[in-house]
Amino acid sequence: MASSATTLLFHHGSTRLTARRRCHSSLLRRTCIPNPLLSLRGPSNAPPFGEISLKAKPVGLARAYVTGAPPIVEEADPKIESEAEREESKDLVKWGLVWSLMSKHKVRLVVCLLTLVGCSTCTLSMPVFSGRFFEVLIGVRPDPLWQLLSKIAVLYSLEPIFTIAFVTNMNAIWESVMATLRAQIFRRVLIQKAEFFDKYKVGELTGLLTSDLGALNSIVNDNISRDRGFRAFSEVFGTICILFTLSPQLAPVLGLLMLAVSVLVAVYKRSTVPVYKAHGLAQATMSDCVSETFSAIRTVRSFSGEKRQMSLFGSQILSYQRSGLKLGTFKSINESITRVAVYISLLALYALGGNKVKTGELAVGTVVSFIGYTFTLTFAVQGLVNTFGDLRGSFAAIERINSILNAVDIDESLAYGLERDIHTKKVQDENLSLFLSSGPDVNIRHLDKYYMSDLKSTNNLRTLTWAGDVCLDDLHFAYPLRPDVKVLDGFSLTLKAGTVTALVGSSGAGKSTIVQLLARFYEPTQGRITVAGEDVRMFDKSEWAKVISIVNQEPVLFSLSVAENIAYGLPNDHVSKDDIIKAAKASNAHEFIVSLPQGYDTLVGERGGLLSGGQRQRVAIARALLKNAPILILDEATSALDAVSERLVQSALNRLMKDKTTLVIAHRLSTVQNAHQIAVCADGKIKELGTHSELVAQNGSYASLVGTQRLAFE
Ligand SMILES: Nc1ncnc2c1ncn2[C@@H]1O[C@H](COP(=O)(O)OP(=O)(O)OP(=O)(O)O)[C@@H](O)[C@H]1O
Repeated sequence: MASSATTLLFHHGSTRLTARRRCHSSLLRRTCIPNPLLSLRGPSNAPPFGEISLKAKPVGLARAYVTGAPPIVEEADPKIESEAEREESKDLVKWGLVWSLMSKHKVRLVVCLLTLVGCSTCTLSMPVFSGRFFEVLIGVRPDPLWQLLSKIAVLYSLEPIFTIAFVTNMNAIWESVMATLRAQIFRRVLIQKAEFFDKYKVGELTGLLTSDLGALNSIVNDNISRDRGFRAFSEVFGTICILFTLSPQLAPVLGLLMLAVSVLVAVYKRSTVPVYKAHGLAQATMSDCVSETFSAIRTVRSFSGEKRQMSLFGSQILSYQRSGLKLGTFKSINESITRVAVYISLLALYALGGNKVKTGELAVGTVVSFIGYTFTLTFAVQGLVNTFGDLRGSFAAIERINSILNAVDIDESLAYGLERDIHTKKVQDENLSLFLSSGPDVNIRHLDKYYMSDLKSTNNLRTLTWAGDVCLDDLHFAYPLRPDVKVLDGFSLTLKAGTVTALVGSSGAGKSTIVQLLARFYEPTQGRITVAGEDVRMFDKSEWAKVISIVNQEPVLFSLSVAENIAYGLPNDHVSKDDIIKAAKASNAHEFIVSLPQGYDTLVGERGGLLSGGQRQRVAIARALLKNAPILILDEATSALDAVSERLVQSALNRLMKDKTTLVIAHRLSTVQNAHQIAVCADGKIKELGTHSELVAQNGSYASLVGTQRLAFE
């Protein structure tokens, strides 16, 4: 087997991956096509940091770079990394990563450290000066009062300055870390395989980026204030040291007592967190009920459901009230319990310290200082306990983020195309820099460089798809979440270039599944899809997406203007207003668009809800026209429309279909009679194939379907 090997060094951000690119004649079935992706190579003498070693397995078949079909390549499988390495690198959010992102701000970190020491020193010195102040007042200390007061004034001025510098810098570091994490999590979700989105609800995924990341965000934001986090820690540590320096006899007894009381109080306060949470939950339940009621107000009205909704909301108000009352009790106990801690400590101090002052073992100033430290220690210990609680919450949030993102593998083919796109786009789009400025661990887990480097040149993909037939070759498929239900079982069909193929069949026969496979949202478990004889898996997914357009029954528009929705047909290009209008005219949408209040700048609302079904469909067709993809899929595109809208949409579709390789899925057989070929799908395979008249003449299931629909119509 003829093979050539080159070493591919792929370097972006701080990740450098090395992969060996081989070009096998058996793989490409022709001379090796120079891969434009190789232009991403770094210098060949780059140091080996971060290299992924490739070990060729002695025997076995190569995996395709996507899961699914039997290997299309009969060659040794080069192993990119061991299973242990794979497992090890699965988590997206790791403390090592957080630290590596933080360490990018070295100067700020040093400033934070110095200012933390500065403000803690000021705070901890205050009680000492209070002690001296009293000693000056009672004449034990000979220093002039003004001298002492000016020292205290300096201390009082420095503390807030240090605090501002500490909080500002810490905040800047953390916000930058959070921005990168947010961007990386968003990207990681975006490149998951389709089954990931089958598995998780949108709410859960939104929660990752809002509440879970919020918990991580608050660990620093809520803990940089006085009495929390690092400051609390340094104050506890510093106070204990000072107490021992001031009075080695008094410090162990008092220090231990204060610590014990403060910890107990803090732990008690922490134990009331569930009550606060329950109250928050009751509030969330109420707001869910409100939003559901008002968003479904027409359904509520049509069923006279107002009384039921009122009763439901009433029960929620009452439970919110109950939890509010409980919370009030706990709040009042919480308020006074800290004072109890301080009072117990003070009493102990007065008793022990007072005795020692009387016997002359201790100076009055020292006891006064001790009083100040009693407050400092009590609040600092409680702050520390709260910080530990926040840390626990953050650990749980990180675990949730990682467990969701690790549940399904990323779609490597998609990830690769996106990664390449981000790198080529970075010069133009500053917003993408967030997705680049990742630490070594943030980057996509495993871009399978070996397989990816064998992806075909995408330059000829458009040419191939304009001219070549699309073949669905012996496809077998079960949805990943229902592996036991075989949806396709040896499905074979050829979509001839530039012609229209209609796919009909009973509900649940697998027609939309074919669309999903053609769009490469899922990969067949067996069999392959080819275009002009080339397996589509030889092209990366983002390029494939550019050659295929789907118009379905419920087109989804973004909550942007009409013009922006049409321009989404070419999301990465600058689209001129003229091109948008041209597409809108060709899709019979121009007239209704100009009659809208702001014409092309009118916002279409959430999911296009401010437009009618037929208008939405025509905007979607304009979007597809602009995209001008050679392969077109119409999945029940006109089935939800009335006769007038259907006529308008159909004539727009006829323009869109011109010269395209089109697959039409329709229940209404009248809409597919003129197709070049009609395929009848049943039990996961094609049962009949031919033109309308041929199939009617066959008198098989198509003919009976036609008969049934005619009867229903009559
Ligand atoms: N994401 C999914 N996960 C699991 N099973 C699915 C999924 N989508 C569809 N199915 C199942 O796959 C089978 C085929 O569904 P498909 O949507 O392809 O049928 P269809 O022929 O397009 O039906 P219809 O004409 O009613 O739209 C059905 O049994 C359906 O329940």
